Amino acid sequence: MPEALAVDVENLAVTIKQKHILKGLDLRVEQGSFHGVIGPNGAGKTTLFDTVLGFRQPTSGRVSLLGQTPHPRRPELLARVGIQPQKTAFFTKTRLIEHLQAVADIFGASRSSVGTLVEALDLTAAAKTKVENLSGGERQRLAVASALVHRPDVVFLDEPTAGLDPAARQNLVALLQSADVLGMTTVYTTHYLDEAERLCDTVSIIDDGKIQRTGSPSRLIAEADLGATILLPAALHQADAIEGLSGITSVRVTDDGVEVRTPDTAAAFAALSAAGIDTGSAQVHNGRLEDVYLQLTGKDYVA
Ligand SMILES: Nc1ncnc2c1ncn2[C@@H]1O[C@H](COP(=O)(O)OP(=O)(O)OP(=O)(O)O)[C@@H](O)[C@H]1O
Repeated sequence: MPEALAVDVENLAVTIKQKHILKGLDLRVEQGSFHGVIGPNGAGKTTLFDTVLGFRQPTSGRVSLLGQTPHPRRPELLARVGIQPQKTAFFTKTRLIEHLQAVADIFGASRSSVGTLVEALDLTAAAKTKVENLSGGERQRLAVASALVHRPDVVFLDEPTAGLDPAARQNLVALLQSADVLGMTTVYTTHYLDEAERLCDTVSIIDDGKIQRTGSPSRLIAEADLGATILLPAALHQADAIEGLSGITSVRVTDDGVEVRTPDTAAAFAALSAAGIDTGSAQVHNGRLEDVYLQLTGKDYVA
């Protein structure tokens, strides 16, 4: 029978040194999906990964990874799982390409994806560099490549794009989006919420030791009922007339035009037109995942 879920966590509690880090957490990750776990620093994301991967024993609750209990660690799960932890150790004295070949060999996997990954992650120029001489960004990308090289069924990436320059980040995001990787289940953490919004099928927001919300980015945004912001570049001289119109909750004059907030875009446009406000070149901005996160956690995210 095929396993329905790649990760199934129920009522998980983890207490370390009398500190309650996870407090009855539930997480379900569908096979083949791209699942983001986002939350403030210290929320417990790494502890959750460690427990799901079997590095840490749950204090209580149930954890299932690819249909199996991951703790104590199971050799049969190793080849099916890829891991990019926040701090990665590499084999010393090996060149980048040799390192990836060695990882493939350890898992008894074909070396066929080594070249593709090196190219996709823009590591060709560094392929013959010893791992101890790689730059921070190159090491980060090698860590991701090492997690993917044996083509696991599920891959865990802990802040894979942290600390990369914009071009390297873009390349990595493109790789993660590529069809090759999409066959895998990906569970990842990030502090870049715009990236999570673009990449993830499903996002779980973790805070205070629990998952506070799970859903597709668009569903989380819709459920949060954030409303929209409308920028009216042509109405700068009409700001006073906009104040108090029905369906408009706030009015702000900016260098680019008058910015109004509304819970109902259609009603706002109807009220603006009826009052003779110039809505030419209006731009509508709907809520973002970042706004949902702020609403739920009360904390600004740090990218
Ligand atoms: N071995 C440990 N001993 C004591 N406290 C720990 C231990 N491991 C984790 N913690 C604490 O548990 C909390 C959760 O840590 P964790 O690393 O899981 O958070 P995180 O969400 O991954 O954070 P970040 O976004 O900063 O990486 C933190 O307050 C951390 O200090």
